[in-house]
Amino acid sequence: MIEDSEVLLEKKRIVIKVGTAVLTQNNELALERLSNLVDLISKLKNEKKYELILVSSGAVGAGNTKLQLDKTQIANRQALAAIGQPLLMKHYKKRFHDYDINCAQMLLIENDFDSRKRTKNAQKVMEILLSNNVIPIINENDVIANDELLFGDNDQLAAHVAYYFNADLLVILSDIDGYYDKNPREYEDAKMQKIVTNIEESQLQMVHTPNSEFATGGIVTKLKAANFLINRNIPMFMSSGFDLTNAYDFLLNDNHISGTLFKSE
Ligand SMILES: Nc1ncnc2c1ncn2[C@@H]1O[C@H](COP(=O)(O)OP(=O)(O)O)[C@@H](O)[C@H]1O
Ligand SMILES: N[C@@H](CCC(=O)OP(=O)(O)O)C(=O)O
Repeated sequence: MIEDSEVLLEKKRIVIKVGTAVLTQNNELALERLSNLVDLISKLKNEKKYELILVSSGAVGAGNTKLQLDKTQIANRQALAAIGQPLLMKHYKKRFHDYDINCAQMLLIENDFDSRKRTKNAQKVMEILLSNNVIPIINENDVIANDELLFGDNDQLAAHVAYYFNADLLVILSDIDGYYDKNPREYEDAKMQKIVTNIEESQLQMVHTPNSEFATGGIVTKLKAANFLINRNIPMFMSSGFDLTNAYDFLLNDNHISGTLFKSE
């Protein structure tokens, strides 16, 4: 418990990542969930004075609500992302406007962080946005990120974002309320792991098992993200994006009741 609160006290700049399954439902955007997420971010900003960066998936899923294309073709998925991304932004803008908060779009790919120059450019922009109370909303630049759409994912992008933009914490809001010792959808006796300090190499090699049609990640990409951050001494908290109670407890009330905290020993 003491160790947890040390992490909680340190957090100042927080990256929140939300997955496709949370933002879509029955081929519609899940606008109530998107609204609840904006409420959480705005409260953290206004009440805790934290700096918030949102990494939002959901572009392909949002595009699919407008146009039916063969999704086995990568280019079609990219086209759906191009349709869906501005739709997502429209709703974020509208909801943040209710709090008098501006938001901004940043489309990045993991490779951008391989170039010092690109990273520096993005860092400069990030600092300007945050110091002007803007919420940056990041997604993969899907139309050019061919590999990313196939093999990559926003969990690892979010981990890179947390590291390169000097965040104190990454929060992953998922379709599951934490990390279990085995897949809870297959095993009834799966147990939630409240604190994880070490990830085995074999866990990083498991097959991807996303739980929704448009998601690319699954638990493995979350473990990879956590592993990347543990090695860089940045904690990662994972909890439900459907029910934000545990995220509120952890982030707003500094109380780790449930959800998984990945951190260095
Ligand atoms: N050990 C595990 N703990 C939690 N979830 C697991 C585990 N193993 C497999 N999963 C699966 O991973 C899913 C989360 O990944 P994903 O569907 O990609 O989420 P998101 O859309 O939030 O990124 C869970 O819903 C579950 O089906
Ligand atoms: N850039 C894609 C990301 C898809 C994705 O990674 O989804 P998820 O595994 O739910 O985070 C999109 O916005 O649809």
